[in-house]
Amino acid sequence: MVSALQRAKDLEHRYLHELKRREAVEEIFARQKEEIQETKRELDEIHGRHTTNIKSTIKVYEEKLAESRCFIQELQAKYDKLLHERDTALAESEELHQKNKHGARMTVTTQTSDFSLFELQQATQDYDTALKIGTGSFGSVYKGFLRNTTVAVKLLHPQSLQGQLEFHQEIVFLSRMRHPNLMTLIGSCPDAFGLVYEFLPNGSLEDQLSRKKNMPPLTWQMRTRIIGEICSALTFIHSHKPHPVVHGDLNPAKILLDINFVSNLQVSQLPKKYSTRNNTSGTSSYIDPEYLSTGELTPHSDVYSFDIIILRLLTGKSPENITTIVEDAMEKRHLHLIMDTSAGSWPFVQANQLAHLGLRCANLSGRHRPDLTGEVWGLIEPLLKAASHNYGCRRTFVARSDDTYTPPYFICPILQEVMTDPHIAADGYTYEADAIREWLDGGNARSPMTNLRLEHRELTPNRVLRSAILEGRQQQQHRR
Ligand SMILES: Nc1ncnc2c1ncn2[C@@H]1O[C@H](COP(=O)(O)OP(=O)(O)OP(=O)(O)O)[C@@H](O)[C@H]1O
Repeated sequence: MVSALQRAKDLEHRYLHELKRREAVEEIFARQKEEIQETKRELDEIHGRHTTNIKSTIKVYEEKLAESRCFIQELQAKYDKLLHERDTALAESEELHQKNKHGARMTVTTQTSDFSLFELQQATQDYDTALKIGTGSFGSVYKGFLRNTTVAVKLLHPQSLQGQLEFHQEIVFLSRMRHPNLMTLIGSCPDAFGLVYEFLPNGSLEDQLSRKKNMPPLTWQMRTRIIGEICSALTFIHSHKPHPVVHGDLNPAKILLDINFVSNLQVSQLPKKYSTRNNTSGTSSYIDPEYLSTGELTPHSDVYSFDIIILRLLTGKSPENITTIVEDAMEKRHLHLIMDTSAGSWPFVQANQLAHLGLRCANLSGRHRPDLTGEVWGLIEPLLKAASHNYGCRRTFVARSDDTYTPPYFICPILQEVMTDPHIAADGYTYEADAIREWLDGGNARSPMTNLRLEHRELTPNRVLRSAILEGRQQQQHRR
């Protein structure tokens, strides 16, 4: 019984103990539940906050995206417009190109003749070597007889050209170069890359100066005229519109002489083939040193080459160091010692002026070389007149036979004729009144004798000389 009671007590005790434990566990559980709910609330709150943030960020980005879409659409529209404009421009350019090509062909056909391959073969007797005049860098030149005209046929090496287009461009260029002192293109033969020129029977100025085939020397009057002609041709090409044409390879081999020894400058727009080394003809001496250092070809470069030609015509010397030789002679007043006497007796005034002109054109800086149209032509024009007065006559400072002796001071330095109305100018020299007036009216401010600036334009009659000339004339008439 006791033990049963005891067991019941134990059980009750255990029950109470278990109950307490359960209550404790339930309390813990309730606390944890509360904590969980608290955490859940906090999480819900955080979640709610984040969601709002994310939503507003998304909204911002959506707005930005919408803006970008608009921008992209605008860009696309602009791009489409540009594409359209480009296509239209390309189509127009192609159309223009076609028109130009057609135009160029028209120019060629309207300004020069087209010759067939057969005609060229016939004209040159099938390119007979006996008719070959010479060979240059771009091809060979033959003498020919075409449509009852003596012509020079230049056959260009196809490999020296970039095809038909370059050949056509050269013809268009040459057909525009019309001037009495430029070599005339008569026509062309595209099938043979042939250019047909007027035939120039007196060879080149180089042939003349080097006295090839024992040709008689050119007189000083002819040389003065050639200088004038080259100046005129250069002025013409330099004033070509829309862009000036620069010869770029001016030398006496490029100046051909017709039956009357009138000069014809050969021009081309094909690339120049200079050789400054191993150049036996000395053409490198004509190349502008400024061009050699800068690589820039300008009309001033032609003025430099023109200068070397002037000095060469004056002295007949080789082009190498010619400026130094002339400069030196001018300084020592020995110009007469280096003049080419085979040209006849150069009148001192002309020679002196040409030498001065040549040296100024040879200035190493292109900018300081004189201008062809104004200054150079202003000097050359009166020289031409003086040379034409003397053309064919042999009147010089030198005395002739005794009975026709004329004192040199009776002769006008400009006209090279005995004066009738001698006048003294500001330089102290006496000239024929009309000649020195014409000189001054032509815009010349320098002395024809000294090339120094004239202090004034006043002329004083030289009465003593005038009566001496009259007396001399009367004495000559008595003697006859
Ligand atoms: N129209 C012409 N009449 C007479 N001879 C000519 C004519 N054209 C050129 N010649 C001569 O034919 C030869 C060859 O001339 P071409 O023009 O082919 O070359 P180049 O001027 O001598 O040299 P490059 O072209 O190499 O500078 C030269 O002796 C030249 O004087």
